[in-house]
Amino acid sequence: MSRDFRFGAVVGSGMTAQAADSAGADYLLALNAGRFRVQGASSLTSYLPVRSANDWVFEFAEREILGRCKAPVFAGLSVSDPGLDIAALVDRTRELGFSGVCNFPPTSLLDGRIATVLDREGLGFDRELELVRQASARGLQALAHVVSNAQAHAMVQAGAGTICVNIGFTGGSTGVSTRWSVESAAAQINRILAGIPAPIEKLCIGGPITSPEKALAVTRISRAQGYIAGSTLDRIPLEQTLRDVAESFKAIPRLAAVEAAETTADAALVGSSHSMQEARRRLRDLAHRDDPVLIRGETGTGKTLAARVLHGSGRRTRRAPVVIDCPSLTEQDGSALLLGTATSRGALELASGGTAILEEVVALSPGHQGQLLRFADEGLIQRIGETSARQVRARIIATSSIDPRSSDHFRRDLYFRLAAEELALPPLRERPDDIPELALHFGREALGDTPRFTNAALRRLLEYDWPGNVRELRHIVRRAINSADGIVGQRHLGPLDQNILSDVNTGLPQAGAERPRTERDWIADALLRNGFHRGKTAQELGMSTRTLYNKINKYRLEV
Ligand SMILES: Nc1ncnc2c1ncn2[C@@H]1O[C@H](COP(=O)(O)OP(=O)(O)OP(=O)(O)O)[C@@H](O)[C@H]1O
Repeated sequence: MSRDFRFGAVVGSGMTAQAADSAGADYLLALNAGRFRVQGASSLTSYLPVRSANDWVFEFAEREILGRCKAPVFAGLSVSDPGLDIAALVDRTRELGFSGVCNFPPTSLLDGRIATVLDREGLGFDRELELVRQASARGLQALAHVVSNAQAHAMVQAGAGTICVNIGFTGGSTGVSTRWSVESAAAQINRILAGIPAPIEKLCIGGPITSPEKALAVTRISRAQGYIAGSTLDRIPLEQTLRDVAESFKAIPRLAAVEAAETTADAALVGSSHSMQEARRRLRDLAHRDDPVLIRGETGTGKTLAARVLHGSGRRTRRAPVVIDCPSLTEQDGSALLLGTATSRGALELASGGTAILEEVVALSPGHQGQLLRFADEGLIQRIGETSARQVRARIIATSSIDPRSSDHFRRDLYFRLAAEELALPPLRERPDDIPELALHFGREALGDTPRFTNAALRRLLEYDWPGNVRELRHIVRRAINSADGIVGQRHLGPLDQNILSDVNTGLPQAGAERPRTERDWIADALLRNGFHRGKTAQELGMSTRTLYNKINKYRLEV
């Protein structure tokens, strides 16, 4: 059934026509209602005598549509004007290059009494029949809007090759509400199309059919073989997009809370060791795929940087990736942050069309794991407070400093979903070749110029085993550059002793210990003690990760 589905698009501008045409629409209907809609007015306006309907259709179709689209274009013609020469109108339609005509706006959709009076005066449906008769006599195709079985048969007799059951106007914020359910619309379509012979194409338009799923449902249970999209093609999706974009602007504070990605090339990953060359090669391979990727490695090995590189060299680069710090998602507001609420988008939805980077994914609570699994499996998210789910397409890149399989509370099914591809970044102590190169890189970053290290300083860096990995190296080098006068010696490196990281892990500076002089020192020391792990540091300092991020930015600690 769906293979034979016929799709027509009501178009009121060159932009809509070309979009529908390039999507493969079987026919385009140039209607004044479509033109009104792209100007923000509802389809109903097409009935108002605000301008000459036919001249207007000819004018915009000639300027923007005819000769530019592959699909046949039908002119929506109004024939209620008693002085109108229908034969001349049809001739003009053919000369302009339309493939066919349709009776639009059909008088039958007017309020019952008005339609009755127009019919009695001979200005209603009879003239629409005449339009179809004249068009088929002159070799033009005719698509007839009908609202009853009698009208459908009369139109077929007049020469219409396509019958389109019009179920009325479509709802939405500027439309009219409809009394039909999809099932009752299908029953009505069946009544109207009863006895219409096979060669005639049978379509439907309007009413409650507002999505491809509903169109498919209606065609499955009715005689209609296809659907013509009007408001469902332009007004309703446009309203939704505008709402989404506006909500995205409203979500800027949330976006600001996650770091913006600036990295677009794998050159950002410094290091010539075999393992770094291999990591860059894997990232290039993975960049143009959509599968989820799990990046593993100890804290500070560059997992988030690698995730950004992956995003930056892939095909979803137009949007900055949305980085979600999983350890900071609390049970209370984590779901709202991930999925959004009735009035605002969550992080996963904000990543739509781009990438969601889930840092330290193993920290997700079981509830949040379930939500992520649904997203990873079906691309569905259900905002908190809403009853239906939304489809969102975003690539998932997760990072983890431990093997998720070693965690009792991390779901195996989620692990297998996220680890469709896995990339392991080795700790810095296993790739000492990278240390001098990274030290120069971070020195250059801090100084704006190539720094110099004494041999003794370099040897010291090479001998240390870097529990905080590249992040720790970066911090030490930046600190050394700040205190050195041009040449970085051993003494500028400070105490590179792993004990500093493990021994002093009991909280705020201990009795007798020298108190850090400023808040900046206090935070820098805590970061150092915690191997630069932001979650643990925030916990030790008794502040939220958000506050810690802000302070890191404020003091340019730039971990
Ligand atoms: N190969 C590299 N080249 C240049 N900079 C690097 C490299 N690896 C890491 N960095 C830098 O080190 C810091 C830490 O990296 P990143 O945040 O990506 O580590 P991580 O593994 O995600 O850490 P965590 O698990 O603690 O979140 C960042 O400033 C990052 O830019």
